[in-house]
Amino acid sequence: MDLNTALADRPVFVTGADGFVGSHLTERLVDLGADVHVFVRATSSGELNNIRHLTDSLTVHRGDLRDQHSVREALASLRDHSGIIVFHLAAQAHVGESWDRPYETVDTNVNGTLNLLQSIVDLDLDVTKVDTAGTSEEYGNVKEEMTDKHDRGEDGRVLLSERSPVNPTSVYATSKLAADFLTMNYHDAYGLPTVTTRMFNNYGPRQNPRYITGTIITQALEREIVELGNLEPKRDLCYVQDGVRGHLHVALAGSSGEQYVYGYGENISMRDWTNLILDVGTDHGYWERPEIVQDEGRYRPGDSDVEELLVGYEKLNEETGWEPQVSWEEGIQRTIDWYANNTDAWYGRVDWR
Ligand SMILES: C[C@H]1O[C@H](OP(=O)(O)OP(=O)(O)OC[C@H]2O[C@@H](n3cnc4c(=O)[nH]c(N)nc43)[C@H](O)[C@@H]2O)[C@@H](O)[C@@H](O)C1=O
Repeated sequence: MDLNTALADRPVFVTGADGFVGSHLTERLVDLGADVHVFVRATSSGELNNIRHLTDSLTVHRGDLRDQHSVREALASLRDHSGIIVFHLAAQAHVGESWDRPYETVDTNVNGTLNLLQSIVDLDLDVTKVDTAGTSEEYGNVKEEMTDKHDRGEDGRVLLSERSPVNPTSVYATSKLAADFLTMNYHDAYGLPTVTTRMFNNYGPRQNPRYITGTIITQALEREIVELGNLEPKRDLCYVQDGVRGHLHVALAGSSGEQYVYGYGENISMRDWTNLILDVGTDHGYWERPEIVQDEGRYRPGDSDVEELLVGYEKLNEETGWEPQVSWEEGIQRTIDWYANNTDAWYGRVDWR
């Protein structure tokens, strides 16, 4: 797919552009010559963190997704544009924190998505695609009575795809599933050209260190121990730039009304992921191998932590040719390098949880 010609001068609207995945997507869209409009949260300082370096190339709208007026006002500025692509990435995205701030999580992720969809309809915007970012967390744990409803790989492991049953186990996952359904409802009712994407775990530069990869790396850079919670769960971890390419492929070549899931296509226990990161950092001289200390206070409540996620991304691959390009070793090295060279972004300020 020739992303260059497809996106040159194309009006795009990105929510959550100052977040982790959003900032990488915004950077790529600017590189590709798109006409990029971003919707970011209005902070008291007015400062942007992750897209500060791009502001000259962007139209920045400040507001709050939970406030329909601010969403509508930002979108209204695109009334005269045609062929708009909307990437909806803004969310309260931390699973653990969705238990600490459940109302804010539902308000942002559910009502926020509704505000966006309803505003697009009310303004009668000329959109060619609305991509709502969902999550692998929507699959949750495989229910006993659902085992025969799942696809399996040759080794018998459950492969999660667009066909798989969902079973969200956290406020975050349920809020994202609701957002998925709302997006599909607006496709079915009003013919909005929507797609829903379910990304498996992303990691990479600029990720908030409260997620496991940053938690490991920042502790290893700052002290002699790495304190972590439950290391049994398995995750399918995809380097953020591969994730961004997935969004672009779906937005440009995916079919409206459809869902697409994607990730790395292999999973790893959080214990092995921790050891891999610590090995890569030790081998490249970033630290002397720290000790792993387990802290039960960091566990998610009850049975809510998802045990195992592994993607089957054939649909996206067959329809658009997408596949991941960055290996774990390479992605981890780039990620450690970013944290090591950008200590001002996190040093002394991380609540490792
Ligand atoms: C696709 C999905 O991906 C992410 O959700 P997540 O998988 O919950 O990500 P995480 O990095 O917070 O946890 C991964 C695993 O690691 C375990 N774990 C152990 N010890 C620590 C620890 O100290 N910190 C954290 N954060 N996790 C820990 C934790 O219990 C869990 O089993 C989000 O980006 C989300 O937005 C999203 O959509």
